[in-house]
Amino acid sequence: MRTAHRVEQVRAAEAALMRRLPDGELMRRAATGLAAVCLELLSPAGVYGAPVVVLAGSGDNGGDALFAGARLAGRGAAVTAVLLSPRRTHPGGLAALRAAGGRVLHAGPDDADVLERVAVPLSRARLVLDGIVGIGGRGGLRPEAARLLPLVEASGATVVAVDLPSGLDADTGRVSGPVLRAHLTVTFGTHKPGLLLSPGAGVAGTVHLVDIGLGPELARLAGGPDGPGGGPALYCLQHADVAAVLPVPGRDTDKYGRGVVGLAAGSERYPGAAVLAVSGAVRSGAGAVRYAGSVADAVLAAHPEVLVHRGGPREAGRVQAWVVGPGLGTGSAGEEALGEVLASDVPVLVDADGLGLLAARGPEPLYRDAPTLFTPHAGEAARLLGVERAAVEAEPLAHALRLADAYGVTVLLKGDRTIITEPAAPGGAEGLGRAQGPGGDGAGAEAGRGGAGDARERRVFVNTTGTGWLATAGSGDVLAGLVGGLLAAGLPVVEAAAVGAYLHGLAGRLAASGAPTTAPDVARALPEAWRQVASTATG
Ligand SMILES: NC(=O)C1=CN([C@@H]2O[C@H](COP(=O)(O)OP(=O)(O)OC[C@H]3O[C@@H](n4cnc5c(N)ncnc54)[C@H](O)[C@@H]3O)[C@@H](O)[C@H]2O)[C@@H](O)CC1
Ligand SMILES: [K+]
Repeated sequence: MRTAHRVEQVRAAEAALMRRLPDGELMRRAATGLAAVCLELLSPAGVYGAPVVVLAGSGDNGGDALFAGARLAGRGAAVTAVLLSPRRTHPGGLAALRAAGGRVLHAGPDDADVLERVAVPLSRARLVLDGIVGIGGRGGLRPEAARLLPLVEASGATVVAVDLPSGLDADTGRVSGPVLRAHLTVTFGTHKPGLLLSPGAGVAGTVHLVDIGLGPELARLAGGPDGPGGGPALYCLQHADVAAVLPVPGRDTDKYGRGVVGLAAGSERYPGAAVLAVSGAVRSGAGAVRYAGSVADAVLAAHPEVLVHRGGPREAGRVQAWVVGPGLGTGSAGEEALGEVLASDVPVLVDADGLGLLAARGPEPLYRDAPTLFTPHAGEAARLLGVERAAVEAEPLAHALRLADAYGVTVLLKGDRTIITEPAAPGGAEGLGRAQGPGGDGAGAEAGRGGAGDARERRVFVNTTGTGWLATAGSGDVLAGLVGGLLAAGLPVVEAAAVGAYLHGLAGRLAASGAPTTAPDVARALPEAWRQVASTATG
């Protein structure tokens, strides 16, 4: 399990750790890890004489970059530091760089001819270290830094962001002004949410975590009465986490024991959505799939194994979970099917037209005894909340949380980085993120056990297995069927959603393999994704 923490949590953990360590030790650890990654990047073409530019701002982020630059200079690289606030540069870092033979250029707001002076070193650079601003940043880059962006981009150099790309909001991933896009981000202590969420993930490149010993402090603070408390702000599943909860049939389990998922989907106008949702459900680990609706013949033609009912969901027979919405239409038949499904006493996944029908009613809690899961894309989430789609895309996490609270449901917000969140007061006490198995990074083990008092904090997952090729018609229908089946197989709702998103993303990668793909191909790749994940299970 990968975890991410908010800035206030990082600061509190760092402060606690620093009290026990010699002065400068944390920065030394950060800079050592950063320099090691840079040396690896430079090595193939040779470190000696390699032109490197360090962009250093006024804070400790600049300090990290300068100390790392000093190490590179010590190995023979030709390092030039560009100081954006020359009078407030980290003194220790600057002294180390100078002592190692690094060159220094002033590029503060009052310095003249800055662009001419930095143009030459930047145009020659093979590597640019972005130490302009880290977790202390507010808003997009300021003008004295922003004016350098075109030169960095034109240089063709590999850009390594120190802790996070400068100008990116660490907690939300929001990009609200100029930002320096990185090929690789070397982050310290724990992931920052903004590196894993959209749109931040899109400017962070590959993210490399350097351990500076923060994990135990983050865990201690999570359970303690002082400080910001709370567990990780985000959980990010890895193969082993998914393998640990995939439903596996026992020797005596029959098809009903493995769960039956019901689908209320499709209409004369959109029969394909029902077929695609079924194609996800039949590969979900549930023992059987029931279909209730008006396009039973199309479903049977594609999937003869499905139990069909040519009427409403209420009379369809017993299921352990319902999926309602894909291709359902928003007319009275759709309205009726949605009402019947929501009146049931089993977990319900609402997607597509089901969400459209609910959006038309406006935000109100659903008050069901069994869990409800919404699976909107940004446009559907915007309609459900009565906001612009662009607002959801700029800050998907905040909107997923609002949606979960407004309707009292679990939310899977689809996107390049799909987000899954529980409503504010979830019921389940155990499960993913609650207790970590082997292979976790340690920070979540204690942290998942809730904050101060008895209030169980919500878990938020971000999925990183997706690919842009999944943005294809019908891909969401496959996901709805898959997650519905995992619900029927007995996974708690937030786990069914997180595991479904993970497998679906992986299947998308396998199906696409660098070329356009189709929703049926994604569904067909699900068993291979499942096998790849399951093969990492221990024991
Ligand atoms: N606190 C710690 O114990 C550790 C911190 N480390 C590093 O220290 C960083 C945090 O350092 P600081 O708290 O000094 O903060 P930063 O270095 O991130 O930034 C603070 C400075 O940036 C300026 N600034 C803020 N917003 C800006 C913007 N939009 N454009 C340009 N400049 C802006 C501010 O004037 C301020 O002086 C981390 O990101 C990490 O790189 C690491 O060395 C590990 C240990
Ligand atoms: K930075």
